[in-house]
Amino acid sequence: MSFYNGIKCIVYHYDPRFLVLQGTLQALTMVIINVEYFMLKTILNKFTEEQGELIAHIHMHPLFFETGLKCHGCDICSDQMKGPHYVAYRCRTCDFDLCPRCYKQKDKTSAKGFGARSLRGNGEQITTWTYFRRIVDLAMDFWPTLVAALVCLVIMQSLQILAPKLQGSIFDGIIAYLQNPGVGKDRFQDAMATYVTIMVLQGAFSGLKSLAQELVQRRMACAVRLKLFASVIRMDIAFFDTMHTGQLTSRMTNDASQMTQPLNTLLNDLLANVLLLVGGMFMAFRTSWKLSILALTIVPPITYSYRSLSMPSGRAASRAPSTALTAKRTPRRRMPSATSARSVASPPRHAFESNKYSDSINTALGHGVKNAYVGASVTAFSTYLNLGTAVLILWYGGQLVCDSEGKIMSIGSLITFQLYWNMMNNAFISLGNVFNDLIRSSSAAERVLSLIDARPDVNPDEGEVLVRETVKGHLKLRGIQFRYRSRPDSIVLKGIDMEMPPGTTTALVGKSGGGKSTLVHLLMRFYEPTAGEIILDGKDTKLLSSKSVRQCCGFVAQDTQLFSCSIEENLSYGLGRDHSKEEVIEACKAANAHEFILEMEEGYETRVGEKGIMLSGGQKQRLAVARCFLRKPRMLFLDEATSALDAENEAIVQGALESLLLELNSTVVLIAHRLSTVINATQICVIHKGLIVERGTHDELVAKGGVYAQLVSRQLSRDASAVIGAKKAKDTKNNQTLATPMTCTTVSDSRSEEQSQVIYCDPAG
Ligand SMILES: Nc1ncnc2c1ncn2[C@@H]1O[C@H](COP(=O)(O)OP(=O)(O)OP(=O)(O)O)[C@@H](O)[C@H]1O
Repeated sequence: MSFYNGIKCIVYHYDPRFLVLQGTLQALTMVIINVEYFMLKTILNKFTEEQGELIAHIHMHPLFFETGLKCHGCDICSDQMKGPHYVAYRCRTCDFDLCPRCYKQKDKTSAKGFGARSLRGNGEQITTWTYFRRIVDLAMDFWPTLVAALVCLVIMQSLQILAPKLQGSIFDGIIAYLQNPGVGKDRFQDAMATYVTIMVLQGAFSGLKSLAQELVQRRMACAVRLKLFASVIRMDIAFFDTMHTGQLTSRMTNDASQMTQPLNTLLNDLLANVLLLVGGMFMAFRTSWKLSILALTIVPPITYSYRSLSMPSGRAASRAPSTALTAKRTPRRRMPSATSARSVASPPRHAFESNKYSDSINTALGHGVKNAYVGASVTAFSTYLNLGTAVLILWYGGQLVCDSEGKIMSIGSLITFQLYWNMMNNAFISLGNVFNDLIRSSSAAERVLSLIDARPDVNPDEGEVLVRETVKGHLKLRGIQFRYRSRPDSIVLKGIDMEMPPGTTTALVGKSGGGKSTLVHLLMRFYEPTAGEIILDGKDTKLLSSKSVRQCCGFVAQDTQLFSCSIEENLSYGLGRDHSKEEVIEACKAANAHEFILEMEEGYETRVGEKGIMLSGGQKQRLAVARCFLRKPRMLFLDEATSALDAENEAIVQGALESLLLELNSTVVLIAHRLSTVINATQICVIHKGLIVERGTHDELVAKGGVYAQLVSRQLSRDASAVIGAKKAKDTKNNQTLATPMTCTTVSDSRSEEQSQVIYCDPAG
């Protein structure tokens, strides 16, 4: 049909009286053919395209089951695809993969908390266009610069549209000069002068537009990063359980800059090319309407052939970036850090790690080579198609020039037309990629904006604010149940009831994995209980601001985390008030840390390295205890606080902690496997598989002869001297210690038959 129209355009004898009508009808036929082609193609695509599965809470585009995705990593759990066929669910729009294991979990009731964690947003429905609109909204914050960029763009493109016309005039001037030097010279020089002026202006506006656009993009990226960081920093611990540091870094860096791309695409690709296409077509029709119709009749066949050929290459290319990305990610995962380098070196795994990396690199290279071959074929084909069109235009245009002896069409006009055709052709090809580019960058925007919109389960600023000085620290737990979002199948706490009056010490003991640390995390409000209530001074902690609750707490964890800064900065981190150097020194003396700090060359200014790598485990724990001395908390949680200390230091720090507790009258919850540290506690709770299976004082529990007694006798035989020594210390201290009367009010304990199954609890796990 299209070719027929082209031939008709060439051979039809146009009556000069009805030239406008006949020309318009001819042009209309061409438009209808093009519209018909695109509509038919859209309908066919709609009915024949493969339907993917849309799992909205995981990814915004449909996912397709694909095989052979070697070296691709799951975007939820970050694991690499395994198995003989490397199967995964893949998004064909953007670079997103979902491993079969994560796919299986998609329907769990906890799905909204799945993988990339609930990311509870503001309730707005998330679509590509939502994100696109929000990016435009973001850009509008810098609207004066944006408007300047737009104005420069319009001027720049208008000048570019004028250029072929002037180039044609220059050639016509040269030809006229050859025929009549007097007239031709002026024409040539005028055209030349205008052309040079236009080029100079175009260069200037192009620079201005580029500057304005770059400024908007950089400011946008900064604004996005600031918002992103503010959002991430206030997320709760549950969020970080499932979010990898690599993912967060990638969002802060790559995604944040990539999400500003739609602006680039909008200005440089969409708007710029639409202007060129419309302006070029107008000028081409002005130059020669017949040649324009002829040239446009071959657009549909060219587009169809190009699309059908580039489809397989597009599919192959869509797999390659992920592989390349994996190859980029792999060194990040495999590159040894200060701590992991030791794991790699012992036992020696250098060859294994190198092989893993070379595997990723080779797979990426394989995809790259395949793409290069397919891409080259498509390029060659499209070049031939373009050259064919150019030949047709030159052939028919040349005929017009020769037949009319330059009256219907001059040589300059033919050159002008050829240049307009090239302009339109390039604009048309660029526009074809605009939509894909927008979708691709909107995927990056989706990742970033979903994180910006994310709301923590426990909003630190929500709820009643506690005044530290008025907090007594009376804690009550009622029917506490809990399971981690990242492991929804296993219930960690199955119904815990207990009471911890102010100034008492509650020790949690029991087998490893029983849920002791989890219970402390709930008390610190790192997580919200799945069921039950935590009452602080008669108020449900759900109604209190978690930030203010935490400000009243001191916490010494099993693995002390220090920041890569000086010892003093680490100690005063998050103190929230001014402090003197003397205060810090006093705290360190009390925690038995002062001496080892002074032994270091720079004393309190010593930098401790990433995660405190330059300090021993015991030194880190003493610093953590010193932090508590400095903070003087109302509630103190000690999770194996002295496990990394030797017996001598442990006794000293333990003594220091006791005097601190005496001074502050804080409520203490301590977890310990070494029973010598718990015998002085007001109450001891034995936790097994998420339940309290025994509770009482040391003497009561030993007399009972149950699980705790077994723990003691086992440990006594292993470390008899430590326990006896501590007991003696208790006796000599008389009433000076924190042994307040046993205040444990045994509240109904949701025990199960598991209790009766507890035969032996190994304190060391
Ligand atoms: N962040 C987490 N995400 C998922 N599961 C977790 C997480 N932290 C702990 N668990 C699981 O919860 C259970 C209880 O762990 P918890 O650390 O509370 O035990 P514990 O009694 O303190 O053990 P230990 O004495 O060894 O420290 C374990 O099965 C553990 O695997």
